[in-house]
Amino acid sequence: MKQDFILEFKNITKNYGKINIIKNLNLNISHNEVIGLLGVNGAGKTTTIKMMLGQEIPTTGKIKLFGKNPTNPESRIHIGSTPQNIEFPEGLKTLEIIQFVQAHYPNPLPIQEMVEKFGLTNFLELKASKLSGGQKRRLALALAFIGNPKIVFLDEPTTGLDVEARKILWEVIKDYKNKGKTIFLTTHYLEEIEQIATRILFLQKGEIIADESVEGLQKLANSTQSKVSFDCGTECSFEGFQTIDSVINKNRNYTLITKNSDALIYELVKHNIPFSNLQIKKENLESAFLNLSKGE
Ligand SMILES: Nc1ncnc2c1ncn2[C@@H]1O[C@H](COP(=O)(O)OP(=O)(O)OP(=O)(O)O)[C@@H](O)[C@H]1O
Repeated sequence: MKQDFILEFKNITKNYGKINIIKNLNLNISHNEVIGLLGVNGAGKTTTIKMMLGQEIPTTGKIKLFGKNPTNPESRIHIGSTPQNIEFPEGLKTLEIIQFVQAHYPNPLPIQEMVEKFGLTNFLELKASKLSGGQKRRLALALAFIGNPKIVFLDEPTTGLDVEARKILWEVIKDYKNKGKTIFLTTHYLEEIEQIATRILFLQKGEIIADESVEGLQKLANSTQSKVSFDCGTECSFEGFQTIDSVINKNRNYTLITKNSDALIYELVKHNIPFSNLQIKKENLESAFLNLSKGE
């Protein structure tokens, strides 16, 4: 049976002038996913989201949002979003902006629910342009969810949020996922979304270099490398070792890169290699991804 995808990217590229920003991106997004798009500054995260939202047109390839072009109002009725940079119209009060956005959706959430959730109750009569930076971000988040859309896009949603607001946002995302909805968000920090994401995409120079489920991520975490460092009294040879990926030798201080530090220590002992000042450092998932992004 053909799967019913919310969003499909087929062979998408995006150039700005002569510069190629996104390279042949293929991606399918389903209902009931929390997807984190990670990547360093300039990797192409915002460009990708903008194409999903129909705000940027791909140079080549085809995007389908609910089976239609993302610029089609019939598909846009199912989406909510916050931009990375938020500016609200000068004259409108917070409540007026919420009412305005809410009115665009056929089956929105109650205003009071979102207002209370994001701590905006006391600011409804204030001009939105006068809100503090963090309050503006809270308002933008409330607006992304107020329409009760099928998918919410959040571009770096935690930027400028205090600890409490971050906690609220994660709760809102969890509740939303439990309703069968999809959230697509960008971030620089894996640790931030490890707990809530069901899928992680890692974008490097416009290419998806990892597309992993949580289980896949865990496997990746288990296969990440460790650095085993020690001093060796003499020049050491590691010929015949099964467990070493690479060796760094700095004046007889050796760093061995391995996926299995226990087995490596066993091999050191078995081969009578003298070692002192032993240090073992396991690479965490975040640095594994960062190494990927550096092409290491
Ligand atoms: N309108 C534009 N014209 C020309 N170049 C652009 C335009 N928009 C983005 N770029 C370039 O495309 C590249 C990707 O930008 P993008 O904003 O998608 O990255 P990002 O991964 O979201 O980065 P960040 O983490 O810094 O927000 C950058 O090199 C940027 O300078």
